[in-house]
Amino acid sequence: MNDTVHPLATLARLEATIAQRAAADPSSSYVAKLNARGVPKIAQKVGEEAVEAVIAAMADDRAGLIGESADLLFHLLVLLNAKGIALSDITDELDRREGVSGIVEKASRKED
Ligand SMILES: N=c1c2ncn([C@@H]3O[C@H](COP(=O)(O)OP(=O)(O)OP(=O)(O)O)[C@@H](O)[C@H]3O)c2ncn1[C@@H]1O[C@H](COP(=O)(O)O)[C@@H](O)[C@H]1O
Repeated sequence: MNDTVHPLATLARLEATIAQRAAADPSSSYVAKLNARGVPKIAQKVGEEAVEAVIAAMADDRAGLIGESADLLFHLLVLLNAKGIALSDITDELDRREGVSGIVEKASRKED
């Protein structure tokens, strides 16, 4: 790992690049090409990359899992941008959940 760069800083930089490229020329920008094809296509790519990450994990393919996870996070950021959702909206939600055990949270839902 590159110790000088926080992983979230990389994602924040990528988020800004994606926002900037969204309206670029689709012939020279993959982000613009995806946006031109619309949310259903972007969402489909997120699903495909998620499945590919799962397959790599099941095959014990470490390098594959890292690569597919990068594809997944990239396409998820493109999808979030297309839907007007910021990375900070996701981290806010994770902050809200912090310290609440998933077991406890699930049990509280069953009481509803
Ligand atoms: N991080 C990425 C990134 N990760 C993956 N990809 C692209 O995602 C695509 C996924 O490949 P696939 O084979 O699954 O998809 P495909 O066959 O091209 O598409 P389909 O026909 O399946 O729809 C490839 O073209 C990859 O190059 C990315 N493309 C761009 N970025 C970042 O986005 C920035 C802006 O990119 P442009 O918009 O292209 O300038 C770049 O500078 C990078 O920082």
